[in-house]
Amino acid sequence: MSKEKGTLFIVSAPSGAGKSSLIAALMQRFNLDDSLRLSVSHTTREPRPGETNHVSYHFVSNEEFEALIARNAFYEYAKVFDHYYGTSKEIVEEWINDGKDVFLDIDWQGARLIREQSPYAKSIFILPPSLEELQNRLKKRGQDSDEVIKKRMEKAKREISHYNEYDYLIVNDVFDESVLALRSIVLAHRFELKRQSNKHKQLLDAMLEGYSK
Ligand SMILES: Nc1nc2c(ncn2[C@@H]2O[C@H](COP(=O)(O)OP(=O)(O)O)[C@@H](O)[C@H]2O)c(=O)[nH]1
Ligand SMILES: Nc1ncnc2c1ncn2[C@@H]1O[C@H](COP(=O)(O)OP(=O)(O)O)[C@@H](O)[C@H]1O
Repeated sequence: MSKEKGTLFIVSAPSGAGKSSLIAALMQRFNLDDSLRLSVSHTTREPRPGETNHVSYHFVSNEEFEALIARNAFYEYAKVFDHYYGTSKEIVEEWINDGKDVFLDIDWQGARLIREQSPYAKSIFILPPSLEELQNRLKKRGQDSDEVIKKRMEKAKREISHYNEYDYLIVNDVFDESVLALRSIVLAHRFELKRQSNKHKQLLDAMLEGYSK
């Protein structure tokens, strides 16, 4: 029997809403069975203090990124904040075929492209409780200059305007509650897949037959 494929979970949010922290917490707290993976994107933006190459992102030059585009290496790519960002095709496909659930931390443009190519992907939008709180979080993160924060706040409204293209919405107010909400979405989707699978159906049919006797 062929292995059941994993699911692609797209997570988008305005910068600073908390998507990286939420996905990281999900991985730390709920990946005991090694069933979750986070795709590491390529980007042409500069690393922030504390970011490690090949862990946070694969940091590459414009020329390298364009060579990867030419080689058709990306599942999707987009320009965000004047830099290229892209999802590597090979590794994501390998994980999905291996039955892993794969998280993509990508913007609304990438989400649209993935939905077109993978109709079974599930998409989740993370909202901050308010724009004021979003700005506070960007400031508290302490990794961007005032000018960059201003730019990110301007872009936030545009990103938020796409929230209704997503399957699920999480307002990231209390952090631990949001991690559990993310976890519930993964579990609910796994259950749905199992329910649809033939093996599960046979089990349920057998049980119901027992009841009717
Ligand atoms: N389309 C696309 N967007 C990406 C990719 N990787 C990251 N992004 C998005 O690019 C935006 C900027 O990311 P980043 O510079 O890390 O800033 P942060 O969101 O403040 O952490 C975010 O909306 C990310 O979700 C990718 O591979 N493809
Ligand atoms: N629910 C929350 N309450 C308070 N601070 C949060 C919450 N979620 C995330 N943060 C903080 O907000 C900042 C931005 O989070 P981050 O995960 O980097 O956002 P994103 O990946 O969406 O840009 C970080 O300093 C993070 O610790």
